[in-house]
Amino acid sequence: MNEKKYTANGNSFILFDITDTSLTSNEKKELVIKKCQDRDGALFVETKDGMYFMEYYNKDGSKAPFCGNGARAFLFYLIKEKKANVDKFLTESGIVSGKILNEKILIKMPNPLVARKINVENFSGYLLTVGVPHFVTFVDDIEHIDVKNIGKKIRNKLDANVNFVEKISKNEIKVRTFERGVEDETLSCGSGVTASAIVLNESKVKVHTRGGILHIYTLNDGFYLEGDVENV
Ligand SMILES: N[C@@H](CCC[C@H](N)C(=O)O)C(=O)O
Repeated sequence: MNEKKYTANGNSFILFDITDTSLTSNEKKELVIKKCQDRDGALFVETKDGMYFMEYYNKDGSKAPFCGNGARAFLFYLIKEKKANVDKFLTESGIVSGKILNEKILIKMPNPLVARKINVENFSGYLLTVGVPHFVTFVDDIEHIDVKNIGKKIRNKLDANVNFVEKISKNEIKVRTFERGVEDETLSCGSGVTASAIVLNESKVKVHTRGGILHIYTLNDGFYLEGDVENV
């Protein structure tokens, strides 16, 4: 079983290539809890219906149907390590297409499910799903938000990831995310910054996260997430 460590704009993963073996769900969960203490989650490389299949676990052993930064790391592994000539793979949120362009990894994100406006813990925002559920709320001074404690309260009420967003300009934002299943703030969250850009509703959005800069592009067929991946 090949094991690799990746970070994608600071979102940290261990990848387990189990295409030459098989593990039960419990065995995967135990492996994740044991090996992911200093990571945000784990990516399992499998094959299904003639395609590579990405199964995602958060560090606490909970499964999630999608991970945007993880999907970028997964595609990086397929192309750079497995030397697979692929531009798409399967996830529990459907087929994900993508490519490596100028050392950046670009993927098409799952189509969002309807956003609804809600108020929770005195924060007004939108609840929408981009592979996984996200609450997005705009704030004035993001660096002074108690992401860990307020994020935890909102996460528990909604069973969703929580994104605090500060608008810098028409199409530039800062995002800080409390991630479900990590149960803490992460340096970036791909589906979270995509959900935030969808709420901003601009065609090209530059997103500053603590883990670096990500871009989200809105094209005719959907939303594309672009950023770095490193072998660390
Ligand atoms: N960091 C991921 C999101 C991973 C899943 C999330 N923690 C959940 O359980 O919903 C991303 O980059 O999208």
